[in-house]
Amino acid sequence: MDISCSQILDALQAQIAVIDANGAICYVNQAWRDFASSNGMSADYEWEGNNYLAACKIGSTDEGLQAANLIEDVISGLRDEAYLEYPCHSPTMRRWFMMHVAIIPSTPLCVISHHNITDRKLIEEKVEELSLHDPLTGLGNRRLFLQESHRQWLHNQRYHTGMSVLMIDIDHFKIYNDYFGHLAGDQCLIAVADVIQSNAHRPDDVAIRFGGEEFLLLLGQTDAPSALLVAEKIQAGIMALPLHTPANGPITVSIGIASARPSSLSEANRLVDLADKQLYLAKESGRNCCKITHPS
Ligand SMILES: Nc1nc2c(ncn2[C@@H]2O[C@H](COP(=O)(O)OP(=O)(O)OP(=O)(O)O)[C@@H](O)[C@H]2O)c(=O)[nH]1
Repeated sequence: MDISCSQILDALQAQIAVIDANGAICYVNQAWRDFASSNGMSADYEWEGNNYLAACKIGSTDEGLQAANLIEDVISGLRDEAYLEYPCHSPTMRRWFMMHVAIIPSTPLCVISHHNITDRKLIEEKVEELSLHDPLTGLGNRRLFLQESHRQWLHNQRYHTGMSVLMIDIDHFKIYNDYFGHLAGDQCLIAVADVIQSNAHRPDDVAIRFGGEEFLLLLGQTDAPSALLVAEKIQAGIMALPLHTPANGPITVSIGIASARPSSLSEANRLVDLADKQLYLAKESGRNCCKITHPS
């Protein structure tokens, strides 16, 4: 069979370039040319002779500098090969690539290939999204709460600001569920979750389904009076839902609120314990009310 190496390389999907020990391009395959022309380069652009290392360093982006460092490591023999995953979004499309760098044995040349890994990245994003959210209501789940509360706790420690947690529980939900059935119960949970979510306006506000008919609202950089205002709006919003209890009254919630600065508590989870205690007091006081604590 009489086929050349470049015929084989031109048949591959990966964009491939061969560079010399100084980073100068000696060869690019057809996929490389096609990708470049789909990004606005002329189809007959002369790639050979251009310095790829210098191109990576232009603009001093993190990915560009990382790529240049890895290529230099392979050229100098510090590594046998190197991989780098990096985003390369166009104005119309999100996409990611993986760069692979290796020395061509018995030569001073290095082969660089770029593989499109967008499908895998999108699936990873989806899996991450599913693992952090409640499938019924779409709110965040406990895992997201742990992640976010920890992140915000560190932020508040750094900037000496406070944060609040609202623990929200539907009153007599068991009676509702038993009377109207589980499916209607699910619709009620979705409607309540929507009200809570619609009151989470700021970037640091995170609405969570904590379990069953219990919800958490994490309010970053929010003091006790502001948290109480949000809680009252949620109560009013839920009472205004076009749903009613078996006794023909509005759906109500009890809310426990805890508000603190990280300097006064050891960890974010303590805020949840405190909100839980306030929720218990709200239930004890006859339900459909808020109780608040803000240790100094
Ligand atoms: N439909 C539905 N019901 C749920 C879900 N998760 C938990 N529940 C129900 O929520 C009810 C919670 O009951 P309880 O813990 O006794 O609370 P409650 O009846 O609201 O009473 P108080 O909180 O004291 O006002 C139980 O009947 C659970 O079966 C769910 O995903 N869907």
